[in-house]
Amino acid sequence: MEALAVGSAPPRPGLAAPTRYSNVRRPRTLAIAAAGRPFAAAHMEPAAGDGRPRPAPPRCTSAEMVCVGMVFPCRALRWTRSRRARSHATDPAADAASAGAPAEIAGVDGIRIRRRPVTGPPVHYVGPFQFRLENEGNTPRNILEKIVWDKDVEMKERRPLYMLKGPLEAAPPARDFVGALKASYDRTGVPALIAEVKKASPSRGVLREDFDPVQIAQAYEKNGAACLSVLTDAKYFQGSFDYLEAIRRAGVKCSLLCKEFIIDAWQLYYARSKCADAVLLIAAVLPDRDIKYMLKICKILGMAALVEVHDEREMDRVLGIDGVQLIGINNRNLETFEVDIGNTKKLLEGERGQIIAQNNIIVVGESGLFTPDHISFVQNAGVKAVLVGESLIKQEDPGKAITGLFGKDISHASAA
Ligand SMILES: O=P(O)(O)OC[C@@H](O)[C@@H](O)c1c[nH]c2ccccc12
Repeated sequence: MEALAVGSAPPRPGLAAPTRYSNVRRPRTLAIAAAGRPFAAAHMEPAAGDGRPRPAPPRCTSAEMVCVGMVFPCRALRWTRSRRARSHATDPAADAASAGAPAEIAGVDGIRIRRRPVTGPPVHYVGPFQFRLENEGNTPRNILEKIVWDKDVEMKERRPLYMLKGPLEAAPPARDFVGALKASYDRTGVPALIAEVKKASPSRGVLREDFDPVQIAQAYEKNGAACLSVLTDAKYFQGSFDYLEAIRRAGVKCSLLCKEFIIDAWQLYYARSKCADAVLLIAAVLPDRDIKYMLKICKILGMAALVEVHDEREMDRVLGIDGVQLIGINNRNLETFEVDIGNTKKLLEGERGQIIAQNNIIVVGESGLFTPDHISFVQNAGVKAVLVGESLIKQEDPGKAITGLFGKDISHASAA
């Protein structure tokens, strides 16, 4: 029988003294807390050679308590493992397992966003109580990770791939997204506009109450947008794949980017079946091998891929992948939501800019662009296209807002 010792937390006024449990049947871990004020917590490993239980590296960040079928979510201690404990770990798999985290979910292959662990939070029993312990390994660390984990769950409800055959065949042929950007840049001499059809976002909430995707798309097209980006994620952006289809079927000619969190090749086929001409591949989410594989599928389907990067490391990874024609530099940190348009400049300086020019890659400046000065700033940094949502969609007339954004009417502008 495993012993469980309940660690002593520093005394806190108004809280009961820690309860001491012993001889409890199955528990190896216990963390109980009330309203963010932990009063007793310990995480013990089975007895070592000397017969005495040794404390496990504590990694618990929060816990959920289940009592006779009821669940009480509660926050618990935030512990981080000491560097010393990390450097002493000899077997990473065993180390991760001891902390309740499957080894493979750690960020690997240069991706910062981990995949959802298949097991979910482990359940622990203490007498009549059942605890679901959330720890670093089974809790999303930031909003992007949360979105991606939810997407993974959403994927489980998808139709089998073969059922997309009919809709894929019925979809109108894909349009040339990259060609449209180039043509617009050549014609106007300013970065080609990818105008975004987005109702809401996790960082800004609802951007536009009266939201008619088709009307907005038509207004963007009329006022000089080269391409459109359509949010399809429902949970966090109130988007829909049906918007893509509705916009195309309404006769809008601009090429359409499916703005989705792509984690699985199935989504590429689905996007195409819903009339997408291009998709977004986020380097923070996808390992290089997935990007390469998805690029091949995009090519077969006739779609372009906008590969999005946030920092130098991701840029270097993507520059090492053959066949990338479009790179988006997101000025918004998707983990913290902070926007800094200087990011575009930073990532295009020096050798990186040269490689991009040599390979004829089109760079898209993404997020946080509100004024003609912002557009000039990213153009001077080297972008040939911009992706703009908020500053257009929030205006009463999103179409007319394009003229304000560029400081001129780009619908008839010529480079001369
Ligand atoms: O609304 P903004 O700040 O103009 O940003 C548009 C676009 O760049 C942003 O929506 C975006 C860029 N990359 C993404 C990835 C997922 C969802 C959204 C995005």
